[in-house]
Amino acid sequence: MILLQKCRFCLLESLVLSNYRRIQVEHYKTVVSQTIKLETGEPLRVAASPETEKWVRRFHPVGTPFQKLPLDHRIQANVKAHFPKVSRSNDIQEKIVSAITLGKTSFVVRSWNGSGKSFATLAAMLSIALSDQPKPAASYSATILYVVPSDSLVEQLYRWSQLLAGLNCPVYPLIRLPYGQWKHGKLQQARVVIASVDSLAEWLSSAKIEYISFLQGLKRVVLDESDQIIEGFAAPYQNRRAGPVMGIENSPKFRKLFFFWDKFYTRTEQRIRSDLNAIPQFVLLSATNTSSIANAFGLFSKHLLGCIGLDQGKHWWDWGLRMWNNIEHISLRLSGEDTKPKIRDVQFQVAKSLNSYEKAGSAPVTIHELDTVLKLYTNALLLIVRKEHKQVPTFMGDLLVLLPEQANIVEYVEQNAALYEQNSLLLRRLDTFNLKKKEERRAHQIAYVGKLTDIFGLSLFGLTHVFQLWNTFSAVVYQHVAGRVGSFGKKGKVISFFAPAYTNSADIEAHGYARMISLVYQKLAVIPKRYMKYSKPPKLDVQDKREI
Ligand SMILES: Nc1ncnc2c1ncn2[C@@H]1O[C@H](COP(=O)(O)OP(=O)(O)OP(=O)(O)O)[C@@H](O)[C@H]1O
Repeated sequence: MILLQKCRFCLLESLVLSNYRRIQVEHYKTVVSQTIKLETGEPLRVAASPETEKWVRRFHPVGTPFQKLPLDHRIQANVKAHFPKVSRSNDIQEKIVSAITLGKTSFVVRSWNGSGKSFATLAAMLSIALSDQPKPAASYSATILYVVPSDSLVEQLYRWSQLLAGLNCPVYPLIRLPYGQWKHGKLQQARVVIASVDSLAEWLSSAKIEYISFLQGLKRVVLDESDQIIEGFAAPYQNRRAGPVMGIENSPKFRKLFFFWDKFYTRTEQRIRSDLNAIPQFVLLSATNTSSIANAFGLFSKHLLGCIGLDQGKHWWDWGLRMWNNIEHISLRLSGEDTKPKIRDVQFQVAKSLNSYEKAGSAPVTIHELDTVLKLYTNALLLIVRKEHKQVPTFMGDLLVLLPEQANIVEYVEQNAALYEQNSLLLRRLDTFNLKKKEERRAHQIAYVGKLTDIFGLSLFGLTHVFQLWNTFSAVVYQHVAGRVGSFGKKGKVISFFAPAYTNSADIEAHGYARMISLVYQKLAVIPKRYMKYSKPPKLDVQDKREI
């Protein structure tokens, strides 16, 4: 019987590929789903449109080689030695490096996830730090501050810095140590401080005057994933799709961030009055920066503000995942018992815009029975990993397992580590796992587990699959999630699970979850090719065109 079913799958796949036999495929689908409760769907990839091909080309690495960019010779050599896959830059990277080297203008960068923004920015900043004069001993003042949303990203960028700058790396990663300690010896030697918003706020709020004076020596400040740091939308658009992720704005963390801004801007204002040359250059990076982020930042900044990257006007609808068409997107609807999930594809449908808009990161799905749902999702994930479902991974490296905001990661790991191990996967917490060690020890496949707030900007070496054990109807959030795989032509799959039986949402009842999911894909131009015969997108409402 199993053999027969396997034969059916092979036959099914070859049938799906041939359009002219579509009717037979439809018939076959029904038979298969009746027998083993599975259904096949068309894999969703980014569909091509001639109008935006020219934009896509700007992100291919065919520009000036890194060794010929205006970078310190140590950086040039180390890119070659330690990043063998990074040889030529792309258009965006070239522009970032020049703008940072010139240092005259603050600028906002908006280009697709995985297009090398952080890499180019870090290389340029380190280059400046390496060629700076030696700094006075015992000073807390660094010249470059690189702020990111999470400690895991600090760790990744620190690891890159060590490789790029080599011995005497001038970077201090501002991560909290146990018992609230800070390693100040090293900080005093650092020219570049890489910090997560939380650590920075906590460090500053320990209120030692010398820490605050740290802000005064800054010449350059990078806000990576800037739309997660700056609140871009004022009323009445605050519920649109950019802005800090769910929950943060009500938490003490967010208020701490304002503590930083207060201190920083008060001092900047003072300096602006006394010395115009002392205004630091700000670099705002994000795949989802919008004009409103630039506007919000413009309220603070007295600097000229430039823009590098995608234009949000004409090409707004293709700004999402158009860059690489090598990521496959799969939505699976789950039902049944938690240990024996039934899995079905959510079929794509052209959806008209909804009237309600979700804030970035908010999931209109309230999960009542979180434990049951997580078991259901986890078992479905393992079914796929074990190749017992048709979404069989033909390639599989490491996995990223994204948990809902309400879940407890420590408990999840405790309860499920053994189960993952039975399936040859090491389950590791993203927020505490040492990425460096992981890169060196590649004996096992790793399933990183984290929440949305841990994953922005992360580039995990060897990651091929993202499993979303939660729901989002925000296109911006989905884009950042999917952007963890597929950079520079690598293959990737993003698998999202939905369990309608455990959800409670008026929106879902009114609009249907399949349509809501389709709308997210559609916003990012992730749709089956057959819907893209025309070079224009399906028509959406007027409001939608203003901001995604
Ligand atoms: N020119 C290049 N050629 C090939 N690979 C590159 C190039 N530049 C960067 N990379 C690699 O691409 C990956 C993604 O880079 P990076 O994290 O800088 O992208 P990003 O645009 O900042 O992404 P995100 O928006 O998700 O933060 C990294 O692993 C990096 O080493």
